[in-house]
Amino acid sequence: MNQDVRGPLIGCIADDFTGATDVAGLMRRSGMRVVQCFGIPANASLVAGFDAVVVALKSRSIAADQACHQSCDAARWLASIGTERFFFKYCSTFDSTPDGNIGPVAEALMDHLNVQQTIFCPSFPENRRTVFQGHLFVGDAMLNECGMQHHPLNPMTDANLVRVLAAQTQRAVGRVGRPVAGNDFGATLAAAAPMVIVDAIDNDDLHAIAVAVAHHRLVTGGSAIAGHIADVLMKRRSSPRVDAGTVRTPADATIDGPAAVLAGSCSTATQAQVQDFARDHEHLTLDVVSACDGVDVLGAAKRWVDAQTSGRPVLISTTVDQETLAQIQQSSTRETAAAMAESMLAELGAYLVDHGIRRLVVAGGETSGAVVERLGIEAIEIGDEIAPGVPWTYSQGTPRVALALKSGNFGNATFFRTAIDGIAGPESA
Ligand SMILES: Nc1ncnc2c1ncn2[C@@H]1O[C@H](COP(=O)(O)OP(=O)(O)O)[C@@H](O)[C@H]1O
Ligand SMILES: O=C(O)[C@@H](O)C(=O)COP(=O)(O)O
Repeated sequence: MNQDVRGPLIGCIADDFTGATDVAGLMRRSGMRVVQCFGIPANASLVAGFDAVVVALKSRSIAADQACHQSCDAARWLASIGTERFFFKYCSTFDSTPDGNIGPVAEALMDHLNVQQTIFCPSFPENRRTVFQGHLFVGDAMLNECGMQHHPLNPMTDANLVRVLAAQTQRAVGRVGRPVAGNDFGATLAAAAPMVIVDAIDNDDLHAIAVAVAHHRLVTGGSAIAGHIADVLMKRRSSPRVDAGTVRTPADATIDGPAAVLAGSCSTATQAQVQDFARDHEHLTLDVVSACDGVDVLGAAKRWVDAQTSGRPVLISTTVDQETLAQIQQSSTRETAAAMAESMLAELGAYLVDHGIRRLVVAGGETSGAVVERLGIEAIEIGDEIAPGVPWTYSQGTPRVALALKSGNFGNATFFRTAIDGIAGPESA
C-alpha cells in the first residue's frame, strides 16, 4: 500500500525525551509535520495526520531487558498505525553502559522487525559529533576525553564504537568508512557485518548514507542521519496524503506567558548556560546532598518560588561541576542522588506550571523525562528549532505549555536567553 496514504513516513523510537525532541526537530527541517509522544499514547488520534511519529522512552539507563521490551512495544504500536520504516534514536555521544542499551535494543528491534543488518550512525556534525575510523569525536576531542567520561549516569570511557558496541551485542559488529564519490555505498554496506558502525564527518557523508538506507526497515543513529533520511523520504514521496481531514499544518501556534528554566544536567554546556543566565536572573541551586539527608529542600524551594514576584524568568538548578558531582556521588550513591535531583526538579516543574508558568525550558535528558512525566503530558507537537537539536514544542491536551527540552550538551552559553527571547521578546541582557 502507498506509504503516504497510510501511516507516517517514518516512526522513531528514542531512548530519552530530549533525544526524541532532537530527532523530531531535525526531521521537521525537511518539512515533515512531526509529533512526539511520551511512551505509547492511550489516544492514537493524537498522532493522526503527522508525517513522522516519535515515541520517546526513558530507556537509556534502565535494565537492558526492560529497554528491549519497551522498544519492541513501541515498534509494535508504530506498526499498528501503519509505520513501515523505523528509526532507533540514541545519543550522538553513544551514551550507554557496558551492558547496553544501544546494542541490546538494536538487536531486539532487528529480531522483532525481521531485519538482517542495520547501521549505527551517531554522527551529528552540526553539533561537532563525528565518527572517523570507527572512533567518535566531540569537536577535536575523543569521546572519552570530551567530558563524557564523567557523565553522572553513562560515563563514556572508550571512543572506539566497534569495541563499545561489540561488548553489548551477540551479533558481529563491523565498520565502513565514509561514502566515497563514485563508489556504490549501498553495495559496501551490504557486504558488511550485521551491525555496522558508519563513519561520517560531515553532512555530505550523511546525505550519501541516507540515500543508501532511506528504504531500510530499520536504521539506528543520532538525529542528524534521521534528518537526512526525512529529506530523502519527503523528496521521494509520490503523492499527497489522502487523509485530508487529519492533515496537519506545521505547528504555528506558540504559547506565550511567564517562563522558567529548570536545569538538571551537569554537562559542560549546561554549566555554562546556568552561569550565563544566573548573571541577571533569580537563581536557586537545590542542595541534593541535604535533600538526600532528609532536609526539606523542596519545601524551601517552593517558598522561594512563592517569593518571586517580579514576573521575570527564574532558574532552578541542581547543576554542579564535575568535582562537586564526584563528591556528591561519594556521599550518596549515584542513583540516589540522581533520583533526588530529578524528583525535586519535576515537582518544582509542576509547582511552577500550577502557579502560572507557561513556557518551561528544561536542561537534561533524564531531567526532562522526569518533568514531563510529572506534568502528565502525553504528546507534543514540534515547532521551530531554538538551536540545532532543540525545538520549541507545544503540549497537546493539558496542561497547555510550551516546552524546550534540551539535551545537556546542546546549545551555546546564551541558550536559555535565546530560548526565552525566541518567544517572549526582549528578555536578554
Ligand atoms: N547535584 C547533583 N548530584 C547528583 N546527581 C545530579 C545532580 N544534578 C543532576 N544530577 C543527575 O544527573 C543526571 C543528568 O542527566 P540528564 O538530565 O540526562 O542530563 P544530560 O542531558 O546532561 O545527560 C540526572 O539523573 C540528574 O538527576
Ligand atoms: O543525540 C544527542 O546528542 C541528543 O539527542 C541526546 O540524546 C543527548 O542526551 P542527553 O544529553 O542525555 O539529553
